[in-house]
Amino acid sequence: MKCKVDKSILTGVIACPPNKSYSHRSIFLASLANGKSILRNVLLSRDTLATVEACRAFGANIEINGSTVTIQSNGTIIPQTNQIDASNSGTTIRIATAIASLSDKTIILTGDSSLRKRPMQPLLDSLNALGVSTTSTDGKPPVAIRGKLIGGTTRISGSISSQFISALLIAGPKMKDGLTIDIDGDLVSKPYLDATIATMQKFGVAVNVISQYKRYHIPNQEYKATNFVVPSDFSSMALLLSAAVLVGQNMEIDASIGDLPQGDRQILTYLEKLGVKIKIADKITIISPDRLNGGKFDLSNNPDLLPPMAILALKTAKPIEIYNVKHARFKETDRIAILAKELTKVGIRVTEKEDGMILEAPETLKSAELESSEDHRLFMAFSIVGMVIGNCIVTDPDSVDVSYPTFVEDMKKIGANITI
Ligand SMILES: O=C(O)C1=C[C@@H](OP(=O)(O)O)[C@@H](O)[C@H](O)C1
Ligand SMILES: C=C(OP(=O)(O)O)C(=O)O
Repeated sequence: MKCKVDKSILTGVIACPPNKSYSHRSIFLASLANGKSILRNVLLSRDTLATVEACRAFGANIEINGSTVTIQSNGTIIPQTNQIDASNSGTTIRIATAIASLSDKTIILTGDSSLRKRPMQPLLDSLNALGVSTTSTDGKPPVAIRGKLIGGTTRISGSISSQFISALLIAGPKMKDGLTIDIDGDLVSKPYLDATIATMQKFGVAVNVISQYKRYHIPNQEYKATNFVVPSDFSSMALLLSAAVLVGQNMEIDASIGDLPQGDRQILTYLEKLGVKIKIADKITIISPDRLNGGKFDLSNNPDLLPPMAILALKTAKPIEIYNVKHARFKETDRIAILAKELTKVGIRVTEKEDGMILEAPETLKSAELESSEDHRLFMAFSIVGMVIGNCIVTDPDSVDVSYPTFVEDMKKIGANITI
């Protein structure tokens, strides 16, 4: 499927959707707790619904009413099926793989064609070292897991995805002997571990940080059922902020930020460095200069900011250099390669690097067909490019339901010219 995007000016209020990472985490943790948890303002998207189904497969009783999710569980993994389909969601398959290892039944975890290309080997090696038997195709899904994890000490590489470590942390308290995790090398996407630990604390368990981002110990403990409110999502907000910078006119973002850690909150600092003024009051508003400053941006901690940062090159006076984000190549797509190829089509001068890219201001902009390759964040970023240039085609609007199901509808309400 494709859509046509024409020049647009965005005016008025748009609501930022709930956070995807905290939605996943609270659904998993409520399913591991003994009792009834009520989760509010949950993102119900393709990815988080895959987590709901995975948790139902582990035996949790889950009811959805609007954006409220009620979860009743006795905290034990009682597999209802031997196959879990994580759809397009890396977070789901990584965390569900560690949870599946808590049972002594064989469970097969798989996903769609994009997920079947994503790395799992570091997590499988780390589970093997704890006595779990695993099989996979070249270290990628489908993976077959047979536990049962009782704990101990394991090592894991931190250079590909923090989700492997989040998965081990979350399963840790359910292990009879507790778990010690040693992280090898530099950890990517560090703030997501903070998000995992913060959510675990809300569900009543403690993680001993022996050396931050290097060594953790999780004693055997019970998760406690609780009520949890999911905050707004800074990764989605980053796309809205980029849209506001590029095509906004009195555009306002309605968000409930809360105080849980979110690495992608850094978008505020990055925009300020580019010359954008941001006001956070009842709503979030921005004042953008005619041309952005450019600058160098280390996205090691915030790989999901790559698409919204890259499209800001449309309005930059000096180059925008993005580095330290090689792990963006292991997402739903190789986001570095696709952004480089597609943004070149509209006239941006892009130098692709192994760990990022340099984007130089275009002299003239051209309409183009932009292929988002069924990657939700690329679809949203390319639609915003279309709103700047006009007369663009953007492929795969269906992908957007992975993280922001109402994106097209909400953007149209504030002036986006998108025709599906
Ligand atoms: O744990 C999470 O919720 C996520 C961690 C990050 O992945 P990596 O740790 O693989 O970089 C991020 O890109 C992803 O969208 C969500
Ligand atoms: C990479 C992403 O998510 P996941 O790893 O959960 O598929 C994302 O939402 O951009």
